[in-house]
Amino acid sequence: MHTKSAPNTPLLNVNNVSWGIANKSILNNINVQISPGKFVGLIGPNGAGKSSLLRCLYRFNRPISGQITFNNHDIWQLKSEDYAKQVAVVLQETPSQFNLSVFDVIALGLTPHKSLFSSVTNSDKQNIIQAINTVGLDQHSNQSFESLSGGEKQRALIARAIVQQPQLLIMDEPTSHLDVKYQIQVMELAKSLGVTVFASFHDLNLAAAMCDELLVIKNGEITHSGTPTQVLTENMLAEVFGVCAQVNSHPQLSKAGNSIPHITYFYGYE
Ligand SMILES: Nc1ncnc2c1ncn2[C@@H]1O[C@H](COP(=O)(O)OP(=O)(O)OP(=O)(O)O)[C@@H](O)[C@H]1O
Repeated sequence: MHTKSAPNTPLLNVNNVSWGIANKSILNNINVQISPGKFVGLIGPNGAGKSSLLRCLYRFNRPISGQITFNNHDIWQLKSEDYAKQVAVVLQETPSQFNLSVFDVIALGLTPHKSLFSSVTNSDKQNIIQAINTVGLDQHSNQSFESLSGGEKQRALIARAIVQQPQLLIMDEPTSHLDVKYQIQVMELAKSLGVTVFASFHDLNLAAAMCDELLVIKNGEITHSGTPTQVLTENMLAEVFGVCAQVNSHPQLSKAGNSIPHITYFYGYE
C-alpha cells in the first residue's frame, strides 16, 4: 500500500476511539485528525492517556470501539508489514538490541521492506550510511548500540526510522531522558525529515517550539486542540496541569514566521 493522501485528506483519522482494560475505561471517544506533513504534539498530565493513545495508533492496543484509518484504510484491515512500511515508532525506553552494532540497528529499518531471506543491497547500504550521517553518528557506526549514550541511542532510532522511509513517525516521549541539548536536537532532527510526526511531550515549551498543532489529553479525553498559541493559555495550564504560569512570546519566531508561546512557571502555588 503506497497510496498518498490528497493534501486536505487526513493521513491519520481517529474516529470516536475508546480503549480500556479490565473494565477500566482509559480512552473515551477520541477524535483526532492528522494532516500530511504536520508535526503534531500530544500533551497532558501523567496518566492522562498519551501512551495509550499512541499505542492504539501503532496497533499495540486494539480499540474497544471506534475506528482508526491511515490513508483512508482501517489500520486493523491492513497487513502488519504494509502498515510497518508506512509508520515508524520511536519510544522513550530504548528496547534492548542485544549486541547489535549501530549500523545493524539502523539497518533494521529495512525489515518491513524485505522478504525473509533477501539480502542488503548496495543501495540499501548507501541509504543506511546516509541516515547515519544525517543523525551525526558516522563515528559510531561500528560501536555496539548498547554502549551509546541516551541521546545517541535516540538519534540511532531516528536513523532507523529514516531508513524505514515512513509516511508517519510516532514518537512517545522520545526525549524525556535526554539533556536539554539532545532534547532539542532529537526533535529538530525529527522535524527536518519532512514526514508527518505525531509525538508526545512533557516539556511544553519544547512542544510549543516544535509543533504545528497541539492536542491536549486529560482523563482519556481530548480537551483542547489547535496551534500552540491557541492551546497553551494560562487557563488551560491551570485547568489541565494545575500549574500557575504566565504565557509570553518566545523571542524567536517559528520557521513559518509564527509567534511561539513561551511558558514561565510560578512556584509555591497550590
Ligand atoms: N496495560 C495497562 N493495564 C492497566 N492500566 C493501564 C495499562 N495501560 C495504561 N494503563 C493506565 O491508563 C492510564 C493512562 O496511562 P498512559 O500510560 O496512557 O498515560 P500517559 O499520559 O502516557 O502518562 P505519563 O505521562 O505518566 O507517561 C494510567 O492510569 C495507566 O496506569
